[in-house]
Amino acid sequence: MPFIEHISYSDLERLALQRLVPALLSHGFCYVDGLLGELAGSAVLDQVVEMHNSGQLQDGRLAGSIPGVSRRSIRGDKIAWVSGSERGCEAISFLLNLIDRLISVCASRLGDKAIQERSKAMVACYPGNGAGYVKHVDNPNHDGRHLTCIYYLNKNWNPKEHGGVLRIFPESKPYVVDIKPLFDRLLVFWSDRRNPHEVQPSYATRYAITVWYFDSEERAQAKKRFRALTASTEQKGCSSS
Ligand SMILES: O=C(O)CCC(=O)Nc1cc2ccccc2cn1
Ligand SMILES: [Mn+2]
Repeated sequence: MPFIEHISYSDLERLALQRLVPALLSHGFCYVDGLLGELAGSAVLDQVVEMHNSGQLQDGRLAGSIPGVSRRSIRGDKIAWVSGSERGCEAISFLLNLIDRLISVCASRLGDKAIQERSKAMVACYPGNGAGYVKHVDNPNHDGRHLTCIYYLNKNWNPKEHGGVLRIFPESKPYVVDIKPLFDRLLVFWSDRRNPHEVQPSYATRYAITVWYFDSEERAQAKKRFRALTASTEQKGCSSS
């Protein structure tokens, strides 16, 4: 499916350098509207809706279960992890390629962190039953995630009626930031404790695609800690059995 190359490289570079980098360095977050344009944006939306309708989205998992507290009361999203190479994900792959190019232009200007890799894309749907996502930090303990990029897909979204606002509580700032999950909007923010955030209860189906870009050094350290942790628990397991 040939897409119109909605945004040229120079547009992308300008967007990164004149909008994203200054905003991230001064406020810690930035959103951009009209990233793909109506045609390509709608192609991404159609593919996400198809994933939802064909039952590919499953309940989002929690790190640990809390007795007596339902998972849904903490995070009510249904998710699927995609690399973009799956059949029916061509438009999603186009989006991910564009975000990759955008972030790679920013990367060298965002301070000393080397950003070379990212997570798979998390396709998420809040089904509109009042579920949301309680206030949290994406990366509270140095797991390597450096930048959170969320692409929203919701046409005619009216927060007064539909809720579903992403509220960011920028650390040590006296204000909060309310972001509407509007169609063809890309939001980028630091994944660490600078940006606690919540998804307020959603009363209409709310789609988004998230990717996390890793700080290579922090990611390598986190993997090393994880390997050491699993090795030690295996040893304990053997000794206690
Ligand atoms: O949809 C939005 O506006 C943001 C939702 C959101 O914060 N999702 C989310 C989803 C996560 C999934 C796994 C691990 C950490 C996670 C952190 N945040
Ligand atoms: Mn989050």
